[in-house]
Amino acid sequence: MDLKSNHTPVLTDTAPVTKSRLGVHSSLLPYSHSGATFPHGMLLTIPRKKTGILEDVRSSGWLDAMKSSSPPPKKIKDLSHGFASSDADTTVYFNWLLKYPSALTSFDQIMNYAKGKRIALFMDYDGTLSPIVDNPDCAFMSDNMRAAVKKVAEYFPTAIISGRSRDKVYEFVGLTELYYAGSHGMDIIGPVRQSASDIHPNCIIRSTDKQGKEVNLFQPAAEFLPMINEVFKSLVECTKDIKGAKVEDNKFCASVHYRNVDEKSWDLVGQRVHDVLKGYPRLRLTHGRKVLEVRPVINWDKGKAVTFLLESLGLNNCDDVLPIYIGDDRTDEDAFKVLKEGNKGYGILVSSAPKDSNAIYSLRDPSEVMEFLKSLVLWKSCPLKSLI
Ligand SMILES: O=P(O)(O)OC[C@H]1O[C@H](O[C@H]2O[C@H](CO)[C@@H](O)[C@H](O)[C@H]2O)[C@H](O)[C@@H](O)[C@@H]1O
Repeated sequence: MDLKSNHTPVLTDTAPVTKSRLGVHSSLLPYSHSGATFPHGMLLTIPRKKTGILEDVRSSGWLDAMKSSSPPPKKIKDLSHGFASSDADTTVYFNWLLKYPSALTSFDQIMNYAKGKRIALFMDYDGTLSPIVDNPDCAFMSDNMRAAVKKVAEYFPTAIISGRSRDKVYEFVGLTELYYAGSHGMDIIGPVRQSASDIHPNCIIRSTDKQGKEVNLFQPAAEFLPMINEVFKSLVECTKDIKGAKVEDNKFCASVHYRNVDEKSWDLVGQRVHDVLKGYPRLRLTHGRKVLEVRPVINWDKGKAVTFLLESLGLNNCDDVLPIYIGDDRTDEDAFKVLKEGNKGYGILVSSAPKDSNAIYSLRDPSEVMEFLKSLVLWKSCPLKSLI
């Protein structure tokens, strides 16, 4: 990892999402793309959108990227209740489901592949375990969701990998049964394992968690902390006159929210953030859902965090392990990609709007995520089912 050189603020543009899913081991792919049938003539084309994670926000397209970063949720009618063929959005959504089948309707298929394997579960927080809300400080998880996550963590090694600071996401979730990675994977508390320390000798320190248990603390961007703190203050200062703008301290990232800013002022938000970043060539900018995220230029992302956690859990490169990653955000694409490219496991995209993804399956919203978690528990806790 090269922390010394003077990179430009935006590193690379990741390759666009692979056109086909032929790279995935056929046994990992859904047998059929959907159990549903569609009336003749309903196959519409979904416009391909670039889902590069590290988009070049210096280009003239950054305002467009800000605008498209979180389309308003669409109300999709449920198949079981029928849907009107004139409803173009619904039609496009169901066509999209052919490519990214629902993890609920494909549950038996997924479990068929999971037979004899140990599932490891990774989840994003915002938009996956809690619904997207206007105020980031109020993205609370429901008690039912908390119970479902707690239960699933009793049966499977489970981790949350969030863009939030690790402390903040722990505050929201409040469960000690899980592993937590904050700052898009740049701040991980994982189990103690020598091999992880051997691979990343300079980034791991032995520590104790809130329960006094010995853990490995992995912070590959530790040396950026003073710089990020400085930038955080500048961002707060330079956006304070923009009504609705909010800067969130995510420890190794600073996030500038514009969800509550009048759309006419979005370019102003973008401009101010870019101006600050000009002085920091070792920081870069990425887009989230109505949020601009400033982070260190290091070769680390949620995909690498998944690999790190699998390694720490002694589950990496094991044929009998099936990692499942559930997430809704662009940053989750890195994790989907790692699972897909290594034929390792399944990415499940949480989205009610069609979009291109490296995930294999989809779920519509956090309530479907909860249903999926409950199904996992039922599958595991029902011995008869596990024997089949
Ligand atoms: O990786 P995640 O756990 O999904 O975190 C990504 C960002 O999520 C939060 O922002 C998003 O959710 C907010 C609450 O629903 C919403 O108000 C905001 O518009 C979304 O962008 C969080 O506040 C960010 O710091 C995270 O980076």
